[in-house]
Amino acid sequence: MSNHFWITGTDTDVGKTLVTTYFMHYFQSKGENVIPYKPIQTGLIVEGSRAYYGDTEFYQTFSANTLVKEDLNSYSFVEPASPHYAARLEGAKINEEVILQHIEQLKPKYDRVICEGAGGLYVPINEQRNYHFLNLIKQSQLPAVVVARTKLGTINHTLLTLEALKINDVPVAGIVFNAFEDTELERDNIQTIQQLTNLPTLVIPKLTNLADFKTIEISNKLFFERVLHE
Ligand SMILES: Nc1ncnc2c1ncn2[C@@H]1O[C@H](COP(=O)(O)OP(=O)(O)OP(=O)(O)O)[C@@H](O)[C@H]1O
Ligand SMILES: C[C@H](N)[C@H](N)CCCCCC(=O)O
Ligand SMILES: [Mg+2]
Repeated sequence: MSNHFWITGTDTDVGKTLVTTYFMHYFQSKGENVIPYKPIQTGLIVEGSRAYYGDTEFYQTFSANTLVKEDLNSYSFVEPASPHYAARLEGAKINEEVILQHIEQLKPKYDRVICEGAGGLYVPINEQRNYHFLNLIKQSQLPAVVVARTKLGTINHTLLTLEALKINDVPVAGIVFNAFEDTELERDNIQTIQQLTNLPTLVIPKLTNLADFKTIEISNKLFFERVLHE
């Protein structure tokens, strides 16, 4: 059982940042001192005179308290691309030990450290492309929550992601199905994955207003009874 955990996903853009922020808000509302931690972020957004990174900006926007900037992230690169590529463009090298040590420094400081991956599990981190987010998650010895789409293609992507975590002995707290639009196909996709994995699941609807994530109940308490302390 662990207080701290990873939010990984079946792909980039599946909603890991939204779900990280969702859990941050949930635990903050229970009085916990929470840090969302995005070890590697890529894709600098420039709007007029303002430049920022989407993920950590999103955390900050919805946090109940001001988050300590240095605790949010270890590496940031301008190019919206795989970390191994974005780092190479800047002549930088990502050292996984820096990230693993950062996590160890955060754990005693916060009740809850929620680490967000970049893209999916097999996104390469180092220049040789032979060290992936999956290796980092495994070495951190923290469990994972998997964020998945609900639309066509998600059965395969979700089962592959779960298989990779299982082979690497990473405990999975559950699956968050994100951006659900309540179609028959989506309901069957969710049911199929539930039947084949027997994991706790949460469903977040497609939101017109992103801030509405605050209204979504954690309906499935099992989410916190197997792997995560509540
Ligand atoms: N439930 C939802 N309803 C509506 N829009 C959503 C929902 N979840 C995520 N989005 C939007 O979809 C886009 C991708 O979501 P998000 O940034 O959370 O993905 P991600 O998995 O964190 O991507 P990355 O791999 O870049 O970290 C964002 O614009 C986000 O606002
Ligand atoms: C730029 C994007 N938003 C993420 N930060 C990085 C996604 C890397 C995906 C790599 C891949 O699977 O091809
Ligand atoms: Mg993200």
